[in-house]
Amino acid sequence: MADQFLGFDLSTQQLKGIVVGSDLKLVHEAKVDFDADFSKYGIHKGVLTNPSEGEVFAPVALWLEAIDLVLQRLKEQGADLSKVQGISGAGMQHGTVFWSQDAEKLLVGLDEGKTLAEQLEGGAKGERKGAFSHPFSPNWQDASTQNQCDRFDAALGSPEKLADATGSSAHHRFSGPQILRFREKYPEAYKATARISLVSSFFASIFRGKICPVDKGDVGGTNLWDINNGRWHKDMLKLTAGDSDVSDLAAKLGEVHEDGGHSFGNISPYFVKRYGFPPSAQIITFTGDNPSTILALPLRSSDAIVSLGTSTTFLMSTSQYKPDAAYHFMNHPATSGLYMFMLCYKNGGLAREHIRDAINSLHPSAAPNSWDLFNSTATSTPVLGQENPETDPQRLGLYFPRPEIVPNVRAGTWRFLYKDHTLTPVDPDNNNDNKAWPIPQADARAILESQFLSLRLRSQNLVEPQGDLPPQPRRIYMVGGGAANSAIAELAGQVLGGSEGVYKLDIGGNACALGAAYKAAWGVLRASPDEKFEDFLEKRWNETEFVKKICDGYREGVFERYGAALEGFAEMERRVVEENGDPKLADQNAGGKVS
Ligand SMILES: Nc1ncnc2c1ncn2[C@@H]1O[C@H](COP(=O)(O)OP(=O)(O)O)[C@@H](O)[C@H]1O
Ligand SMILES: O=C(CO)[C@@H](O)[C@H](O)COP(=O)(O)O
Repeated sequence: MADQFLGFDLSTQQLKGIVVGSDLKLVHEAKVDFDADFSKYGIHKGVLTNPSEGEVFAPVALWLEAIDLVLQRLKEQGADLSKVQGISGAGMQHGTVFWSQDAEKLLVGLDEGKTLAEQLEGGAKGERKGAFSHPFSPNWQDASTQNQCDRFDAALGSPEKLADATGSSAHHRFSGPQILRFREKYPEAYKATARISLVSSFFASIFRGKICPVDKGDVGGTNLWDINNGRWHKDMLKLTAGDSDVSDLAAKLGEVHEDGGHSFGNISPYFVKRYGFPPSAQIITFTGDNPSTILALPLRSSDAIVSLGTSTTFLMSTSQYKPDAAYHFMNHPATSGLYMFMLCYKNGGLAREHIRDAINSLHPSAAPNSWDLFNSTATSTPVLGQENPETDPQRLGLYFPRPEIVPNVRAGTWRFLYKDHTLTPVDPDNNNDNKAWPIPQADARAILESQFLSLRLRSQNLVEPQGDLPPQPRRIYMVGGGAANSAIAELAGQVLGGSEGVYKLDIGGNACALGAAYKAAWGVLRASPDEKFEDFLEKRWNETEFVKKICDGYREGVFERYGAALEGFAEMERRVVEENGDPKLADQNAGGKVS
């Protein structure tokens, strides 16, 4: 195939690269697993932590090494990179990279005989100047910015007003509060910072050999973008700049590019000489991992994507802008006038793994990391743990091994029995309670129900009736690592519905990288700047080859039982937040708010 397109996904634990042809079919894919390939950085699940301050961050040098390694792996697999006409990528959202004054000079003069890390990373103890004023990028799991979030939420009068203006109320991980904290904690490094990139624009800059603008979809994850007027929000910039010069901050952030298919120009000569890319290969705007995921398929307005990565995210594309402090709206990464609706939970894959491991530990013969027992336990447990729905209480739990965002609450596990509008806490050390809620067996179904009930609670005012069926998504698309698990998909369908069913992509394992590769293809091949991404995709989309139905969604009776369970679920969240959350955030995050 002559023309090929390369898409990347730089996520929490991995860097994935995939090559597609102009027919959008997968040609090659390769990945770098940060823990397995780069244990020398002392990372765990892709990140470093400083629990005393709630900090979670990743070494930028690790990502540089990962870029060289993933390209090497693609070549080892036989990818002919000389066929690549366009490159785009997705970066995990909200992370920031702080470039030094030397960055542009170093980027433009890269020597193909050396690695990226050798040339861009600063030497230890500062004996060699590098391209970064700070060696780490704050990670989306960071929870160190409560003080800054309070100031962001107060700046326009209330969290709701901030959400109206920027698409989201203040969140720990959002780049605005993160940059404010960085400036206050490391004033010298802030002063020495020439430019600030998001992970996506950092990544584009490496490939372009020049610092590239931030993308209009990804910028919605900063709390700094005035989404209604399409410009940096001057009050939020002022707050972030504090006693430093606000125009200097604006210059550090640079411009935001409005066209998701825009080409920043040709690929850096480093990649041409070292990996054999054609000098004409175009670098198309890189975006965030979630915006990129919605580009992996022709998503209609009533479809939903459930992304089961390290985080759980729930995504919809919509023309309605209905901001709320409990969730996020961002610009659609490709189509003007559309928005991406998003819910994001910190406790996704890792929380499920904890239950999986606890169940496996009861069975010495269970293969480590196998999901078989977790799955069979979850699917053989009755709906809401009720053998008899008339007489038994509902089992409702929250499983947050890390502090959670939705709702904003400290780390912990809470289990309740709900009957007659009353929540009774389950005491794991009490024998009677253990009979009503066997731990960890009953947790397998309860954690999945809990995660999907939370999504249903918060998205219910965005979905519409489907024919004669009650309001629900038309299709649920499962993506991310957890999409490989059919028991999880089964539970997603039971709780969330889906009039046409639950689907997964059948081309390649990674929707996010695929979305990036499609965007690269669109950017290079579109007939004119007016050709919409959706039209481009529809023309090449092969429904029967590209997606696969995993199971039914809506099941009459079951869907309604989960609908009725939302009352107890919202009540449980309210109570847990009241007893364990940040009081200022309790109201805005309690589940009952969204009805
Ligand atoms: N068969 C499976 N069943 C359930 N979860 C799985 C399965 N395979 C992988 N996962 C989960 O997928 C997660 C990684 O997903 P991925 O989308 O690759 O992560 P990220 O993009 O956050 O780096 C892991 O945390 C793991 O729990
Ligand atoms: O914080 C968010 C979205 O707001 C996360 O979705 C990150 O974007 C990381 O995603 P994964 O590594 O789990 O794919």
